Amino acid sequence: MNLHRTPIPVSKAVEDVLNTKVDKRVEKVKLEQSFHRVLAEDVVATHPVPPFDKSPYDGFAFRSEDTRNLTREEPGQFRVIETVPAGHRASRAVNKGEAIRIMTGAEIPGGADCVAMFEICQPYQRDMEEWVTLKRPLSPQQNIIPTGSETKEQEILVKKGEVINPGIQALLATFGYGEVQVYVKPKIGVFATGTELLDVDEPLQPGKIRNSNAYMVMSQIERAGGTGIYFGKLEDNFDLCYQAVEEALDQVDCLITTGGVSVGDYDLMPDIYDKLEAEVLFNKVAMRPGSVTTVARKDEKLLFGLSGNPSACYVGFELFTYPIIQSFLGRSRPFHKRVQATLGKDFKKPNPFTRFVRGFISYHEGNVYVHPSGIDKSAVVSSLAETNVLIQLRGGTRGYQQGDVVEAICLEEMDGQSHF
Ligand SMILES: Nc1nc2c(c(=O)[nH]1)N[C@H]1C(S)=C(S)[C@@H](COP(=O)(O)OP(=O)(O)OC[C@H]3O[C@@H](n4cnc5c(N)ncnc54)[C@H](O)[C@@H]3O)O[C@H]1N2
Ligand code: MOO
Repeated sequence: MNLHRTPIPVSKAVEDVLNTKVDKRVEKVKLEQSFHRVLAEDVVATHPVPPFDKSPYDGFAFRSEDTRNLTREEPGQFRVIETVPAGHRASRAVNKGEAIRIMTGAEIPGGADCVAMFEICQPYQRDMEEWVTLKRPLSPQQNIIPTGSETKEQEILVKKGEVINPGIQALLATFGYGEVQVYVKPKIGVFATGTELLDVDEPLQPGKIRNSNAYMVMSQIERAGGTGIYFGKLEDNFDLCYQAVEEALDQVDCLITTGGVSVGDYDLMPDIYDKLEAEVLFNKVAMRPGSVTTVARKDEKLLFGLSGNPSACYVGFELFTYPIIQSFLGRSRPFHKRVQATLGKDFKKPNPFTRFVRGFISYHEGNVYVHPSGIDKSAVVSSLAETNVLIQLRGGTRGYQQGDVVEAICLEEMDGQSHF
């Protein structure tokens, strides 16, 4: 075992990972199953919106020229010839002295060029016929939403590469995309390694701990938009591990292992990469936690050797695995959003290397704050529960103080604890 490893900067490590060719595949899914998937086609307006001149109000449609001189003192009396609910078309055009009762969303009848809301009209019955009084003039096009005023036909409304949100779903539905082309979620295999690991339903035993990384990483994969395939936990046995990793690699786009990447006697991953003849991109990153994070590549498939320590494993995933999942998903910018924020409490530790402190975000009086959560140790799992940002502290700095401006990586979009 070569104990000497050369650390590389985080930015170089990310670059190395992203230099891998990714096989972006597309598939069609039903619109109702497309939420949170990534568009692999532009959303194009297949017709103008609205597709017809329509009424924004419940009211009466008139010819504006008939209303030109109306006043409170000299109102106009109009014969109501028909009622048009939304979804229906008037059977007749409005002629001089006539009006049509119209509902919100209904097509403007021929002849009419303006609408007055019910609130300013006085309908009445005369000789078994419906009439309406109007006491003010209306201008041409008043209260009409013209055809194509929102969107022109053939307009590109959303570019491929965007994550489908509720608004995009509404657009897709508007334009008749019953099925939508999205990028296939990459399959990310997961192994947890370590003889000390127990399954979640096993009672605690001396020297053993329950396997928490597998659940954590599977959720991180899902949150990132990938499909996690859990292959189980592996004991620290070289032949067993090698065989399992080699077989799993065939079934996935990338493979994550947790644990066994450091320099301990039972840290088997370096020898497994060796035997696989995988190219090790890096095995030491100038950062805390997760300095042992190792990434190797075998036939354009990436093997992420994440640390066994839960916090280090978590950070390693978000920095290195997350962006490659985004690349598979056709995202143009494969990184998490970053915000500038004010540190909500002191962080006293010195930072010889870039540090990613698990924390959470809050907002108060227009300011964004980030707060380190729980114990800042790579072996800790408890600080992860409330984590939704990674606070990035520069290497070569001493402690940071409450009030310092820092950069934070947002792990959950728009999530936060409101302190109003
Ligand atoms: N001599 C040195 N020792 C260590 C170094 C070093 O540079 N020289 N680096 C330390 C750092 S930093 C880290 S981080 C750890 C990384 O170790 P490994 O990634 O090889 O992980 P393991 O040794 O297998 O496990 C570490 C720790 O995590 C627990 N673990 C493992 N898997 C799970 C799981 N699925 N769920 C929950 N917890 C897990 C494991 O029991 C260990 O306690 O190495 C340092 N040592
Ligand atoms: O890789 Mo370790 O997480 O720096 O403690």
